[in-house]
Amino acid sequence: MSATILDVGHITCRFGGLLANDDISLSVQEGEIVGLIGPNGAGKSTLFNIVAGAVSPTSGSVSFLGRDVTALRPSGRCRLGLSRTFQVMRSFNSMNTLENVIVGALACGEGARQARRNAYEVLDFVGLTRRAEVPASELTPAEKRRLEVARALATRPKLLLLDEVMSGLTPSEARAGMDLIVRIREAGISILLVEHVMEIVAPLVDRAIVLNLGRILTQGAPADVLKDERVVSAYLGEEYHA
Ligand SMILES: Nc1ncnc2c1ncn2[C@@H]1O[C@H](COP(=O)(O)OP(=O)(O)OP(=O)(O)O)[C@@H](O)[C@H]1O
Repeated sequence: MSATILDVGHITCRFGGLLANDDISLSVQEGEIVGLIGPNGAGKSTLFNIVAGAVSPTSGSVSFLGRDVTALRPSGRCRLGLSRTFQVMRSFNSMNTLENVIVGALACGEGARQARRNAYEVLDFVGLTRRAEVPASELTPAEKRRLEVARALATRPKLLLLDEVMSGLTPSEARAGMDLIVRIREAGISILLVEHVMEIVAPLVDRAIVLNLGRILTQGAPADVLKDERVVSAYLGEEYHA
């Protein structure tokens, strides 16, 4: 049986009077791809940011590899092997593609020479080698998404948090993105992803967790979740049902 890599325990997050996350508990096992889905405002981004360390919960805990990281900053979590992408690309536009990935490698404490070697390997892995010298600002939207993933991979994560890396891509770009995610898992990295598009989540994830109104509505194998009447009415809508 695989070990638990991430354990989220009874997370509650209030923004003033608004309950964005209401007593959420979930776990990710080593080697798993888990998808966090749900309608707008369900609390996905809040939970994602709490796991990454960007938002502090009102109460509850986050454990990574058996260690309580609730009070640890994002940089500290990153050094332990918990890395994230951003929905809006955070890359440095004045730097080229390679340099952006080197920044990721340096962030996890590698020396300059090792960081450069690591960055070349990661660029090869995500298929951006021939764009290494191009300024990040000149990459296509799909390439920018790959660069975001590359920067996170350069920190040598054990668990990768992917924030809507597929949104806005063409169907063929999305298929290539899905292939990349599968290869990341094959490389031994567990994945927790937030996505809106069910067509992307369903074939990719081992387990889908559906949030609604700040709580877990249901979770399970995508095929079972898609059949769940509560998911259809809260999220997918009658159109999907038909
Ligand atoms: N920093 C904040 N301050 C105040 N309210 C917030 C903050 N962040 C999120 N919220 C509110 O918390 C609720 C949950 O938002 P969240 O962004 O987590 O949902 P989501 O499922 O990610 O939605 P979307 O799919 O639209 O991104 C929303 O009502 C949102 O307006």
